[in-house]
Amino acid sequence: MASKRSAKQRVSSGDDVREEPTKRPKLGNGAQDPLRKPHHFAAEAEEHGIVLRKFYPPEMSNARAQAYNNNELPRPIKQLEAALEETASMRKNTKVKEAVIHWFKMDLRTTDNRALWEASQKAQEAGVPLICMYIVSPQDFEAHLTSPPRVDFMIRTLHKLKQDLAALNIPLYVETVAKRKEIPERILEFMEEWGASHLYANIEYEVDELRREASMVKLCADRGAAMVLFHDTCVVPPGALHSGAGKQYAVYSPWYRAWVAHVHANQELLSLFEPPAKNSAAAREKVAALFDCEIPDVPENKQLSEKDAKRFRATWPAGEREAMDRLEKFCDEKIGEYGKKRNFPAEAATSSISVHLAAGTLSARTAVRTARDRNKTKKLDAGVEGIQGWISEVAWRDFYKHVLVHWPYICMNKPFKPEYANIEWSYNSAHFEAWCQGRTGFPIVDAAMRQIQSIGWMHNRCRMIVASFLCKDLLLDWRMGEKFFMEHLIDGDFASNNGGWGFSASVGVDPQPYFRIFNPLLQSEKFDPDGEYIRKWIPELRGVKGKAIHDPYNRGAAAEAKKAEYPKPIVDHRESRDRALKAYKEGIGRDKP
Ligand SMILES: Cc1cc2nc3c(=O)[nH]c(=O)nc-3n(C[C@H](O)[C@H](O)[C@H](O)COP(=O)(O)OP(=O)(O)OC[C@H]3O[C@@H](n4cnc5c(N)ncnc54)[C@H](O)[C@@H]3O)c2cc1C
Repeated sequence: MASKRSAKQRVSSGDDVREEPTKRPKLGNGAQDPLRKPHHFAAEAEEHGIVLRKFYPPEMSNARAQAYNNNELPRPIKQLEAALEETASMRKNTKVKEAVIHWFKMDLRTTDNRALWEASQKAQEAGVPLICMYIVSPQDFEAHLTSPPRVDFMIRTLHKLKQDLAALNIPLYVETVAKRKEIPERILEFMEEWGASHLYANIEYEVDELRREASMVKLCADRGAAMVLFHDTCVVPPGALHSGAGKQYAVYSPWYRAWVAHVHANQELLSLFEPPAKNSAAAREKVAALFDCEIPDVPENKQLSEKDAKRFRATWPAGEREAMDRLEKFCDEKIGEYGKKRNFPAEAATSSISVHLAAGTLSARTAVRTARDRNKTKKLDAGVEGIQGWISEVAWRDFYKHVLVHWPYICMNKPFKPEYANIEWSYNSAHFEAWCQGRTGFPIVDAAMRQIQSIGWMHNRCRMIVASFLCKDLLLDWRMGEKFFMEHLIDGDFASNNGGWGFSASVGVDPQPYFRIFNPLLQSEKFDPDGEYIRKWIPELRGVKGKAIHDPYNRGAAAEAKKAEYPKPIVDHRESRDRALKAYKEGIGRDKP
């Protein structure tokens, strides 16, 4: 095995991200291919930083989005499936050489990790070492808006993972690759250096990743190697569920019934995978140099200040053991009351395992299986109500990933319902800034925005309230809010975030109808009746007594609020509601391709 390379962590090509050519693709006029003509409002999306032109083309037309729906353009999952099919017999006949590799992505755990377990089996059968690797890609973090606390969480997790794997004689090699487009070639270089003919990984469902993997499957095959991929991130793999008419569900309730029935009929979907088997001492010797690899620091473009890092580390300890502890504790102490309390942000009645599901320190399968095993029945939709309810929430995560795979243009800045791209949004920067800073004068909105700024997480009810406020009360482009969330959430997950924004902005799959507009004051009174959550996150309002906390300027606490320099409401809800209804109605009716 050619493993003599220095195992010290290196940065490929020594290139700096800033050297990436900054030339942008031109806004084409679509003269040759009408489907390439950008959307009418593409310039706005570019100007307000919604479409990152450093990495992506201008916002596509609604007609192009429709072309995916009409099967005129191939979905990325189909491209991957075609690549796998094309190379199937070659991959099957590839002989194991000197090692098997598992490529960690958003599956940073040893337990119940399908591809890792399969890679381990392959290595054991052939009597060769299993090598694990992870690529740090600052450009992917930038293109995917990965938040600094999330990157920090992943790097902290890698340290733990390295130790856990080392105890099994398995090395974890981590390298920073400056240019994202060089990742496939760099991985092929590893394979050659380590004498590995097999590369195992779990599938990620975002468009960039599916397309990259489709080309990597072929690239590996061209070099006589096999890339072996598994569905792992969802309990039920995307594409497995169809309505009676054979179509992908676009409504949650029937989809959920089908999801439950599918799991009941395929109980193995809840069988958990063991951690990988130990490499033999001899195998460890063969790859000894790789154990010296150092885990890189958080890349420059995603670093936290020392103060922030300390806070995030205290709030969100990393690693799979922590994930399991959190899950077990929730199931022991809170799951029974989940249905009654989950909507009240002051209660801390939810599991807060989203950070672990996003990083893959916990699998959705383990989450559902653990909750199910606390129930009196093996049925997911029977028994203790709290357990049923919680499992159905975890299922929402699967639902949104299924949606992403079938409607890939939602990953390209288009709404699920293309005609909603014709709404004329406001781009009022003072309003957006007030929303981001938690200074809108609506206490429940401001408390929630301060929560996300402080701990990188926000209660689900509050996510809905602030999202509705942004796109309906302020009529700001929902994609600015979606982006802000990704840039700040420690549990940022494209599919769930896009799904949540699509729901609240009424532009997504199974959404809140556009004419149902949350009244922030009523939401505040209903879900934070004592103002406990507001007082926790808005210290300057702590002295405001009673119901005035929900609206201090209009409920007799104006002097106090003013003295505390808490802002007055930046909009009148009734007026902005009317404005939103008009803008939505006009936008949907507008005929723009
Ligand atoms: C505007 C908006 C943006 C959102 N962005 C994200 C995001 O980036 N990442 C993310 O994981 N979730 C997101 N959600 C969904 C939800 O708010 C969080 O998953 C949940 O608050 C996480 O807290 P928890 O782990 O305590 O949830 P629990 O209530 O304990 O639920 C358990 C798990 O079920 C899943 N889940 C629960 N509710 C939802 C939901 N509505 N949609 C999808 N999955 C759900 C999550 O994986 C969650 O961890 C968003 C929701 C909205 C309305």
